[in-house]
Amino acid sequence: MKIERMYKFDEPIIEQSSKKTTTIRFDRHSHSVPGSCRSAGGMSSVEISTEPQLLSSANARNLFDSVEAFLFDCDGVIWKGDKLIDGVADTLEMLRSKGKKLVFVTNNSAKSRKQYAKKFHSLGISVSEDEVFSSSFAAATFLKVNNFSPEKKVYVIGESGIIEELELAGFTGIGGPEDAKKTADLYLDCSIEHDKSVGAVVVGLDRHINYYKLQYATFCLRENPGCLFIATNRDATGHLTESQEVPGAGCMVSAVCASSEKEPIVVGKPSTFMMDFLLKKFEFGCSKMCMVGDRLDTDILFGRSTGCKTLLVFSGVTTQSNLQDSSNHIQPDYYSSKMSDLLELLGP
Ligand SMILES: O=C(O)COP(=O)(O)O
Ligand SMILES: [Mg+2]
Repeated sequence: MKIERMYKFDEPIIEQSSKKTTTIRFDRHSHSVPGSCRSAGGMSSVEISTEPQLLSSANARNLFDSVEAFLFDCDGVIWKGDKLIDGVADTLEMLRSKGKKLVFVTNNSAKSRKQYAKKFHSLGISVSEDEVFSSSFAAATFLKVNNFSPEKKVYVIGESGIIEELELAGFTGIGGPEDAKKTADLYLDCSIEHDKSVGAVVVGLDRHINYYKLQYATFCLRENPGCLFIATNRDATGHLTESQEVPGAGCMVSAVCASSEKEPIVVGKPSTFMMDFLLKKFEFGCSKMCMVGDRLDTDILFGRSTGCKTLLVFSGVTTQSNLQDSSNHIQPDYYSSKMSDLLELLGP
């Protein structure tokens, strides 16, 4: 496979920190060499100050006045599994009524944008497909903007969201849900045939991951020349139900890293790939955006490294003691217990 022009984007890497500052190094990817999934080109770095402030009436007002768009993470901010977090609907309504733009930037690849819009509607919130930036969409779009050949197939470890987005982008996704029940004959020689026309493997959250899928993806990555390895995200955990924090896509991605001995291109947060689409959508820059998230190493790092304002909420996977832990070097501008504190502090 020959890829002529590969898209460039920045993958932020926390490099060094002191008490008051953190340096984020940008690893500028230029994936121009087929088969070489990570090749760093130019690099730059920024220092950011690290003194988060508790959201208060005064700074919430400043934040509100200074931003035109709120970027919301979903899992742990909007909902936990299929349950809305308290106050979310009213807060979104207030922000919309005051003319703020809203977008939803989720690393959960299980659904497509269309499926997410349906989920919002089923929870009584009106959100359109084009307000959703899911990592399933990012994976398909990454292939599209990089002129991935529609003649090639994409092997998926993931759920229907990735397959649907690939189809919408004009690609053929194989694997995923259709391989949920497949097994190699573990008692014979364990061998399987794999399709030599697979030019990319996309790995995301897959609640039906199995040995067959790992075997298939590994063969594609090791044996198909130039096969791309794309990860939707590397979140350690998430909330698929309200009650428990469960393993995220990161563990599926790590399994494939181990067996293929390759590192993926990550298209979800904290990679800045999705920001390019937000910048095209709005006529203003990142300094007029606020990323609201519950995870430091995805949401807050994404927001900080793109120059957005950032608000960390404790309604998801991060606690206040995680934030204050001396081993944490990623600090938001603001923190609060949940996103509806915005409504409480600003008023209706
Ligand atoms: O499910 C995940 O891994 C994370 O999803 P989120 O980005 O909406 O928090
Ligand atoms: Mg989250």
